[in-house]
Amino acid sequence: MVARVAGVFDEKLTEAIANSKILVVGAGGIGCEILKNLVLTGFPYIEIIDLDTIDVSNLNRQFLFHKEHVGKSKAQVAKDSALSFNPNVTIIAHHDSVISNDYGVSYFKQFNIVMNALDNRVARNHVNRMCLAASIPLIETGTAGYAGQVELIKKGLTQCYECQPKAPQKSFPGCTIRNTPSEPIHCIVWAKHLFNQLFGEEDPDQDVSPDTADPEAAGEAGASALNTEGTAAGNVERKSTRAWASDTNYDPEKLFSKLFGDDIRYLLSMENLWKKRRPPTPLSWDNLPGKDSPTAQHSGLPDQRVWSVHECAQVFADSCKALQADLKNRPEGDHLVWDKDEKSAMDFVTACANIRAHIFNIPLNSRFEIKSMAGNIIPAIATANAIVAGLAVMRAQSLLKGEIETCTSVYLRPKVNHRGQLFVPEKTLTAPNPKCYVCAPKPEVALACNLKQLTLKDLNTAFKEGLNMQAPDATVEGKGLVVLSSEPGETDHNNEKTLEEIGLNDGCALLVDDFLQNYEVRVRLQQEDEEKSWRLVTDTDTPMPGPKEEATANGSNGSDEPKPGPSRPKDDSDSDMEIIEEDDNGEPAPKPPKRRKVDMSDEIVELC
Ligand SMILES: Nc1ncnc2c1ncn2[C@@H]1O[C@H](COP(=O)(O)OP(=O)(O)OP(=O)(O)O)[C@@H](O)[C@H]1O
Ligand SMILES: [Zn+2]
Repeated sequence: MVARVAGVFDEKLTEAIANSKILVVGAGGIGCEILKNLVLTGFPYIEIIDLDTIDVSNLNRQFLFHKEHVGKSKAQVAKDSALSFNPNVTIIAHHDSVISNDYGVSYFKQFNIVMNALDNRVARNHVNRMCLAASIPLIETGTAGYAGQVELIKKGLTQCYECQPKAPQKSFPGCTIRNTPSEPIHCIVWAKHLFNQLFGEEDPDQDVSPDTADPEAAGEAGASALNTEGTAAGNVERKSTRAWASDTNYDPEKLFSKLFGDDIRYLLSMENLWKKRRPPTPLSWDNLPGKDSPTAQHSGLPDQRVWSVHECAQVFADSCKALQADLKNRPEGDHLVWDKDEKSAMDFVTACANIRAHIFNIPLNSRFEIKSMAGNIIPAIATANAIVAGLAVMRAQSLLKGEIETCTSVYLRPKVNHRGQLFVPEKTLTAPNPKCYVCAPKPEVALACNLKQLTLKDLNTAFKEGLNMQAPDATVEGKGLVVLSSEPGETDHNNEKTLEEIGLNDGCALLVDDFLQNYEVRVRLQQEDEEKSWRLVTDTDTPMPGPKEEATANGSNGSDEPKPGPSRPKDDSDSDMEIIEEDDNGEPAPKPPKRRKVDMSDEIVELC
């Protein structure tokens, strides 16, 4: 291996490598490349953590995996394949989430360097905090298509992963999705919401029925249509879509007639909407376009040609039945999670999105194109992963040599800049943000909420979703009174009480900590009568996203976040690297850097 070949590295580095212990988090596109580089360089001790199993779609770029490995643990197979290049390495594989109690601060402390090769914000935030708590250098990596980035995070010396507020994620107004779609993506989002309404986790913000509260339709919304009462929120009061579908035994024809016939006629009755738009055309099951052009006459791969509306209806019927059967086989109360790689789930969304697109005179797309839009896929480029992994391991070598000041962030550009650079390094390390609510010496943040309405349960959610804590505990500053405990049962009896009812007032400060992350933050409560839920406000006055603005990540299917455990929802924020933009001279922008979030999490719908 390279480190053992005399003269390749100087003595100091050779020795440092020989004594090093490295943790790699994630064995996906970048993780496989990093592991290969470490093993071939001669790093003697590596641990690798990944919660996922190998999917067919990984094989084109995650070269440590082959066809026969599909369904097996990524971490374990990555280890076995890497050992075949160099059996003299100790590799410990963990098929697990890094967000598990098993990997506490003392676990992190045993490593010289941690290398992140993750694909979602929650896991990145968590490793960021663990490395800050353990004071271990973290090399953070990411790619998005042809672009990429490697950055060093070291407590007190550089910015941490959470030093800059993250941009809110892509969103579409709810009324566009429900009433007036004009682009294929609007129909795809609607179809994914329909999937959740029928088979997944029901979310009131993902209603697929006509929205009578649409300001554009104001005054006479649906007045001349079905004589149905509207709720205060403007939604048509009916039985839940799931309950209704279940009553019909998921009869595809009945579902079709309601979704693509009755609901469209209802929309047509909201006349204001169509004064300046082409009105939609309701469909009838017995008379669908494309019925007379047999499938056999079409050529090309089924995924890459656009299905006729008639074919879409057939696929709709078949996938509905398959998904209903899948749901039936699960325990009472369980639900399906939309996954672009699950055949029936993807077929269902393709068919529904295209049928709706036809109704609204929007171009139809192939299953392949819809998959890429529905999964928020920016194609992963194997070369970009390999370059970023190479840069990351070079940074690891510099760290081991003690040349930390040379470990500046490096950006891989999709094309060369006017200086002919493809790799643009920062000139210096980026200093921490003194107001960062994670890595500042005394982290602080304000929580804007209506204390008269926010319950203790909501507060717990705010700490988990807003502050990315796993198991928050909160006490009143100065009084030591326990408001929220992560020990089951200790404060649960107060869950439904409002913050006011448990004696918390405007300006009151809570000390909130997460034992696993070894992280404590002072949270000042800020009364806002208008606030419907909660919103974090940092000291820099940059509003932090509240629950409606930011994806409850990787979560992407409503919940993009990977959950601890050996499997995770697939449709999550597939990658969420950040790219620091250059200034006009092709230099990295002056500090603090402007950050553009490249986020592929699931869309969030804003209600209009
Ligand atoms: N909490 C976590 N703990 C451990 N590993 C994680 C965690 N969250 C994500 N990962 C892993 O990080 C890796 C990221 O790799 P990559 O970005 O190539 O994603 P992928 O899932 O392999 O590919 P794709 O999303 O394109 O299908 C994945 O293997 C994923 O399982
Ligand atoms: Zn920070």
